[in-house]
Amino acid sequence: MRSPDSPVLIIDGLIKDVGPLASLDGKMLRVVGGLSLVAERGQITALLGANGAGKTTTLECAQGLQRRTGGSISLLGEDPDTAGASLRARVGVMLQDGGLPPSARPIPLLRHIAGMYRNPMSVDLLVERLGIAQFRRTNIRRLSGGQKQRLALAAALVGNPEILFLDEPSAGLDPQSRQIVFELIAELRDSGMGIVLTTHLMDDAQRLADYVYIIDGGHNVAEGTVAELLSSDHSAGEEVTERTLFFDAPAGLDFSTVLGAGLAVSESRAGSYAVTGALTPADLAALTAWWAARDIMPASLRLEARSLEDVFLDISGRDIR
Ligand SMILES: Nc1ncnc2c1ncn2[C@@H]1O[C@H](COP(=O)(O)OP(=O)(O)OP(=O)(O)O)[C@@H](O)[C@H]1O
Repeated sequence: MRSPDSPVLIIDGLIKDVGPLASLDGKMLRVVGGLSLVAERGQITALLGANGAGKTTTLECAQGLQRRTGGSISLLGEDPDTAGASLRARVGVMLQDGGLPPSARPIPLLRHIAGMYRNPMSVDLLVERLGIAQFRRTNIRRLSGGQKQRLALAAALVGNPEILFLDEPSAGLDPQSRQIVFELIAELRDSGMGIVLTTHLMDDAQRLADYVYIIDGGHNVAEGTVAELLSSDHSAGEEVTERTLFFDAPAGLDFSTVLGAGLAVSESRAGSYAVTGALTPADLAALTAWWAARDIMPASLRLEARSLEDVFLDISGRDIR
């Protein structure tokens, strides 16, 4: 459920045409066709879509970096196409390519940006949290992709924005940096910041997002919390019942008779089992009782429902864009 008070961003029926394009005999191309979304304070809202779905265009229209063709946008209560500098000071933007001056060094750059704001965040704190001290003496042009990404996040945050836009926040990050960045993003959300991110990575959305909009071809195709999206079967429009139980135990066990009908049992490698189908609590109880009677302790045990990736592929199709 969305909280009703003061969204940081409301997009209603956004339309964006680009062109005229020579490749279309001088016609315009509609890249966003009536997209709507609401992002709340204290929440992470994800726009999830395949390459070319219209995520970046939508966010750039929301930030006033591209002029929309139609629809309405309210960013912190103002229209980004007509708002003045006072709105920009309340908005943090981390772009995919960073947009940072190549000959600057990280910490002086952050101090310079902080100096432009009335109520900046502590540069020292951002430097510490994002591990920027490790590359403080390196010019921006020589930073690695992941270092640039962390610095771009610090630059987006230093003005202490009310809304933070992140375009593919984990692009180029190694697992440690990704963890650091995700922890910071979650903390900022908890402190009340509204965060809007784009991603084509299901894993990012699944780990971070409070609310997800799946977009395709410049349109909304599904929305909900991750749990809501996972609990409905978009190919059939029904509640999901299919699950898989994975476990490792001694090889060659035959427990098929203790399970309900319609469940598929496989042993992909010796001792590595998967039971797939409409598993019930009674099936789990029967199986664990069967193990207990034989003193079998599985080496591992995992129950999986559908992943967000399954939902996404069901909705947007499996063809590459
Ligand atoms: N100025 C333009 N001229 C021609 N096509 C454009 C223009 N701007 C956007 N497009 C097209 O509009 C579509 C949406 O682009 P957009 O960058 O918003 O997608 P995206 O969802 O952010 O994709 P990605 O995940 O690859 O970054 C793409 O097919 C893109 O090629």
